Amino acid sequence: MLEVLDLAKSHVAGRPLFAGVCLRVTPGEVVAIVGESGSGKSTLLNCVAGLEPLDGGGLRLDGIDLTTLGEDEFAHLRREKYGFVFQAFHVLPHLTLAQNVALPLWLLGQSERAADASARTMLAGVGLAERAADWPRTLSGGELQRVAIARALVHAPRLVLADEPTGNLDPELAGGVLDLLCERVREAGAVAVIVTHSAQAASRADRVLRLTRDGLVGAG
Ligand SMILES: Nc1ncnc2c1ncn2[C@@H]1O[C@H](COP(=O)(O)OP(=O)(O)OP(=O)(O)O)[C@@H](O)[C@H]1O
Repeated sequence: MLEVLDLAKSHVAGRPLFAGVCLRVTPGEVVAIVGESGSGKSTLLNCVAGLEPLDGGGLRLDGIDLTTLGEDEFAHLRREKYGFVFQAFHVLPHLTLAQNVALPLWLLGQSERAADASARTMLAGVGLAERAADWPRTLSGGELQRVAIARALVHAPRLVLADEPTGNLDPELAGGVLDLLCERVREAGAVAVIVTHSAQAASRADRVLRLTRDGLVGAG
């Protein structure tokens, strides 16, 4: 379970981007966050990921108080418990698809053989079993998004953070990719927070919240 309590953040001292952000996401739940461009949605995800300092507020994941963790402890927890579908963490061009998906497991110290087996199972789950040995440059945009999702989920994270996970995909492909992401999160009893501009993406979530300067409010 993810619990965010009264989170506040400003990039420039004295100019709060948002304050009073409260959010509780229970196991198996997918929450979408929408809001105007520049309202701070990506910043909020970065704060939850421990990639940006908070001005104030509480953060707990499965009962662990994240605000008390040192940088190294948070980095370790992030590797183990977080899955990211961020543009900045895109599929790496110099690794095969299986290697890309195995990467989070290598970082957690799994043997190459065990990681490869899990990566292939995940690739099969996203319909790319035959492509495991291929290079990313030979895949379509939709296929690459599916690889990114396989990689985000391969280590069974407790929390999946996705920032515009279907970015430039056409609506049909985007729908398939999102269904896959939501299905896997629900099956695993994990939680997901998806930031998106897309009404279609938001409609897949169990709840849609809008980020305002004063916190998260229900959005339709
Ligand atoms: N590291 C930073 N330093 C200073 N300002 C920043 C930094 N990162 C983001 N900002 C500013 O904070 C505001 C919120 O940015 P953020 O990317 O979180 O918004 P967003 O809601 O995700 O926007 P969009 O929907 O356009 O992607 C913007 O005005 C942005 O310019």
